[in-house]
Amino acid sequence: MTNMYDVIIPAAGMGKRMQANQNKILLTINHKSILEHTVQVFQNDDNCRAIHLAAQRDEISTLQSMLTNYSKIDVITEGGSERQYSIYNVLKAIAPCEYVFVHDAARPFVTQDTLNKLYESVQQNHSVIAAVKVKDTIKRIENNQVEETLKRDELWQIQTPQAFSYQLLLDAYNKADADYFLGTDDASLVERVSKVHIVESDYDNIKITTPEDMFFAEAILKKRGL
Ligand SMILES: Nc1ccn([C@@H]2O[C@H](COP(=O)(O)OP(=O)(O)OP(=O)(O)O)[C@@H](O)[C@H]2O)c(=O)n1
Ligand SMILES: C[C@](O)(CO)[C@H](O)COP(=O)(O)O
Repeated sequence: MTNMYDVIIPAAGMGKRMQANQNKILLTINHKSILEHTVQVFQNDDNCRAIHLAAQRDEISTLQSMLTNYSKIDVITEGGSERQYSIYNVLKAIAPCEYVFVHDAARPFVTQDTLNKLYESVQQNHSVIAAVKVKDTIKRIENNQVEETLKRDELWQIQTPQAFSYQLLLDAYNKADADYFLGTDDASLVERVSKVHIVESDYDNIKITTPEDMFFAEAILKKRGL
């Protein structure tokens, strides 16, 4: 085993909030699907050994054809009904490796700089996630009323990639499975067994979720001169 990392890219969602009548990761920005933009980042990273995907069963062949030019694509596994189940299916299907990054197919703008920071940190800390400082004031609401104003300097907005030692992530996923625990990100599973570190990422690393995000995506590419 080398100390390079493998990446799991969950791409088996429905993209319901995008209202596009198809899986949003197949929508194109600048003549390339969102998924291809995402895969390209990891194809370009010398520290990434292999790229594993979760896909909807009836999209596996579409994805295989779309990604023939990306030499690092390895396992494409059928996803599950939730993001967590999709990632668990892949985690169980791949060969053991030193480090695993998990990165949403729907976040095509992650930078090499963020990947480098995560790679450096995961080798020391075993568990690290990308995050940015919250810019807005965040309040906790119940029944349409403010319960409290949270301390903004303690709040971070969590993104992917999230990077882990392979065995730690597998243990955390096995425990979540045994406990019927469902989290909205990978770190929330790992937090139940270990400390999780953060590295500061950037605000361009958006998750393309709703229709207006397609305009932000075009703007980010334009800013990058693409
Ligand atoms: N059962 C699922 C659900 C989500 N994902 C993936 O997880 C990432 C983050 O999820 P999200 O942005 O919420 O995507 P969707 O679930 O597709 O969106 P929606 O909730 O609007 O349907 C996406 O790359 C998506 O394809 C997945 O692999 N399997
Ligand atoms: C993992 C994630 O992208 C971190 O921000 C996010 O939690 C995914 O959430 P979603 O409900 O699948 O959009």
